[in-house]
Amino acid sequence: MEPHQATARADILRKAADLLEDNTAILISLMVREAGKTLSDGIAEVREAVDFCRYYAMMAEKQFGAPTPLPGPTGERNELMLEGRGVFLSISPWNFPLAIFTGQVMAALAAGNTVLAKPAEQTSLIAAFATELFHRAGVPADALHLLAGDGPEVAGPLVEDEGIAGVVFTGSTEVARLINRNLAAREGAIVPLIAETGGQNAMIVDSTALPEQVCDAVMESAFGSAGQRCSALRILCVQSDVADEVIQMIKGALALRKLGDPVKPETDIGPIIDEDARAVLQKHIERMDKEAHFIARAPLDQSLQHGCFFAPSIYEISSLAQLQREVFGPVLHILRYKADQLDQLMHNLAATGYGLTCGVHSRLEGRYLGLFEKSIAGNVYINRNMVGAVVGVQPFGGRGLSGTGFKAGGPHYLLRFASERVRTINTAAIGGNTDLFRLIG
Ligand SMILES: NC(=O)c1ccc[n+]([C@@H]2O[C@H](COP(=O)([O-])OP(=O)(O)OC[C@H]3O[C@@H](n4cnc5c(N)ncnc54)[C@H](O)[C@@H]3O)[C@@H](O)[C@H]2O)c1
Ligand SMILES: N[C@@H](CCC=O)C(=O)O
Repeated sequence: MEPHQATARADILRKAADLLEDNTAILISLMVREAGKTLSDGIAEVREAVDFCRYYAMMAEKQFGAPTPLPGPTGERNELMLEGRGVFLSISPWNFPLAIFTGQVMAALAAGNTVLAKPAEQTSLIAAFATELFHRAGVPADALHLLAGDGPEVAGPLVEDEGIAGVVFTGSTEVARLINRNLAAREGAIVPLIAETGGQNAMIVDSTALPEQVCDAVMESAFGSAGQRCSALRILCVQSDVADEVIQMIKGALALRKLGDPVKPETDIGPIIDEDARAVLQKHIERMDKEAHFIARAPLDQSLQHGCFFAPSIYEISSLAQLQREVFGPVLHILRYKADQLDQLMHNLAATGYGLTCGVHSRLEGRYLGLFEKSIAGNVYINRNMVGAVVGVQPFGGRGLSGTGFKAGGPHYLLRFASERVRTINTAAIGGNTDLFRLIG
């Protein structure tokens, strides 16, 4: 790989970042209309997409720009180099229709691959406009193709195609497993699957935590983006000594949240993605109504009856076993624990197999560092909210059932899209090691 190629690719990524910024208003408007994003979520998402482009541009130059010299005997030159693998299939979800789509595509391109991009069917317009911007930025037409359409129909056959040299997927754990099985069943080369999947994310609150800080963090983590973030808080585990006080505060805060049209600046929580999602959430709360203790539900205004809205809800459960899978929406489950049950709780959380995000609220340094060790989550947030990872600052991704790694927006991500080569040259055959001349004088 010649250095100028990585630099040329990086320049295109930077140009794409500029074009995304120049088109911020259109992108936000598309996200509001097609994905139901609030304005503030839309702004944050354009920012993240831009960050991905600039970060991967920087990493491409650093990691792919020039061969790494390796040690060896004099008269021999050894170099390690990284290059693309071929055609990457990118399969992305609807909940971050711009940022995750852009992150996957740009990482694959930055590493020297070509890309077939299959966005979520719910958010194809955003992907189409982003792709148009990437082509305008200089990505060659034959290096990036957009394939809009249904997952099993459009991406399914491609996964099975031996021409695909790697798959980068973000979405549910179930679909990731299916893709993994189909890749394994193929003849030909064994190729990488980079999968970022779902979570069963908990926040642990002990009796030393600041209740106001907990309350803000819970509101942002459980109900921000209508709970439709893989990182969102699903299970709030509160030490029983402070549980009543914390629950009371959270109930009060939920009552003040404004559900509504995402185009309005005053809206805190917008709609959920579609009727299928609403049906799944409705079924879940019907079960919770029978099996758990109802705590609160945000008021759903009459004017929202015709949109795809779902009233954020809180239930108290008595056991983790009551939650068998990720519930992808604005439903918070609260679980009380006694101080001497904390180790068992952490063990039970780890036993779910999901390792995406975890929140910890405690003013005891020994406690929060200990909980970091016991958690299996890929991203642990202490005394703050647990959503909104920033590119290059909190590289993001899960472990176990929550993802393969390496983390998106982190320094190792591009390596998963690359293949490595070593070049060994017997320099003695062409007159010896000229580097030795540098030692003279
Ligand atoms: N870990 C992360 O970084 C992360 C980020 C965002 C979303 N998620 C997860 O994504 C899920 C929500 O997104 P979703 O509903 O779009 O997920 P999903 O798994 O239903 O769909 C994701 C993508 O896979 C495609 N797809 C569906 N079936 C397929 C098949 N058989 N073969 C190939 N492709 C197929 C879809 O068309 C879509 O593009 C949640 O579980 C959430 O936790 C994870
Ligand atoms: N990276 C996002 C979550 C992506 C998944 O939905 C966050 O950190 O909140």
